[in-house]
Amino acid sequence: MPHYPATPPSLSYEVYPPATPRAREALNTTLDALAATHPDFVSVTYSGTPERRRTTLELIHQILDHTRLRPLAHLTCVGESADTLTDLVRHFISLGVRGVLAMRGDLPADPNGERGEYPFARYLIELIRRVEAQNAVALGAGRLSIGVAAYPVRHPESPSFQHDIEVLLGKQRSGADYAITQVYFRPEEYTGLVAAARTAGVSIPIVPGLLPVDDVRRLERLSAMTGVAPDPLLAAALEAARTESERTRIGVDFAASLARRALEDGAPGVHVYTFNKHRGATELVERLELPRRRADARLDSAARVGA
Ligand SMILES: NC(=O)C1=CN([C@@H]2O[C@H](COP(=O)(O)OP(=O)(O)OC[C@H]3O[C@@H](n4cnc5c(N)ncnc54)[C@H](O)[C@@H]3O)[C@@H](O)[C@H]2O)C=CC1
Ligand SMILES: Nc1nc(=O)c2c([nH]1)NC[C@@H]1CN(c3ccc(C(=O)N[C@@H](CCC(=O)O)C(=O)O)cc3)CN21
Repeated sequence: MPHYPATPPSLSYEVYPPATPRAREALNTTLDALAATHPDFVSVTYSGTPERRRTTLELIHQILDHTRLRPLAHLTCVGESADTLTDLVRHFISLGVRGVLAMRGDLPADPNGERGEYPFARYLIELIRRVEAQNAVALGAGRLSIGVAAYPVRHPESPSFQHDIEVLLGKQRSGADYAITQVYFRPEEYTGLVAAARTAGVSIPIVPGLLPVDDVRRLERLSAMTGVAPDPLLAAALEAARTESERTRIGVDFAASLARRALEDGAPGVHVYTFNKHRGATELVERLELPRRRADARLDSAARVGA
């Protein structure tokens, strides 16, 4: 038996659709730099407004047509009809997308805004599995993998951390394959989430979502959006830093320490929130010295066959 290396920890990045032509140019450079680290996939965020949806689809097209990266499509159900969601999943399948991150999505700012037919992510997962079953032949070379969100810090709308765990278990029962965590700033929050989830019967992998943040304003905006309070020492260090490279180093140091602790505690890999900037993300990955990626293994064996 030849020796095959074990699967290394997963590595993935998150990008969002660029809002301007200039941002689109910059994102090309970012995607090249991310591709050089051979991630397993790059996830593309989604929001349901028609304009944002179009830009999400454009970015997925671009990744498929112009890079060797595998895109993972975020999909949110808030404000959407079951028909629209079904069409979108079919469209993803026809494009060759095989990974979906299924979420409810952020509630509309307007409390009277349209909430759609599906109030929780669970129903979206079930819809995706139904569409998948209807397309079994088209998916003959690879089914859909469904990721979901998990919360190391209680979700702002949730009555308790334990309720979040029950919701995660419900997502697993509905067909989720793995979870990616919301941002968090204390290593014990990830470890606590995994421990509580395992006790409750959640067996799917839970990947830590990491943020090499280099901008205190971004940290504050994200905190307002997610309800996760920023780490005060991190915020103060970013505030006091005088140069951009110093800020990058601070963010990378912080995220690397969270990532190392998570990996030591058994995390299956890392997911990096890039905010479309590659420097912090690639420095973080270099720092972690993850074992070599599968794409390298493929190139190596191709070289051997040719030898
Ligand atoms: N990478 C990304 O884009 C990430 C996005 N998010 C965002 O997180 C937000 C929530 O999405 P999901 O976690 O998918 O939503 P979800 O449907 O799992 O939960 C949303 C809220 O509803 C509650 N809930 C769920 N099921 C319930 C039930 N059966 N009965 C009562 N309450 C229930 C939950 O406790 C939570 O407070 C979205 O805004 C999503 O966009 C979160 C993490 C990462
Ligand atoms: N509640 C919640 N919703 C999310 O969408 C979300 C999370 N949490 N947690 C992790 C990531 C972070 N995400 C984000 C956060 C902010 C933007 C955002 O502000 N985008 C702006 C441009 C940002 C900028 O360039 O400054 C946009 O116009 O899309 C996008 C995705 C997606 N994810």
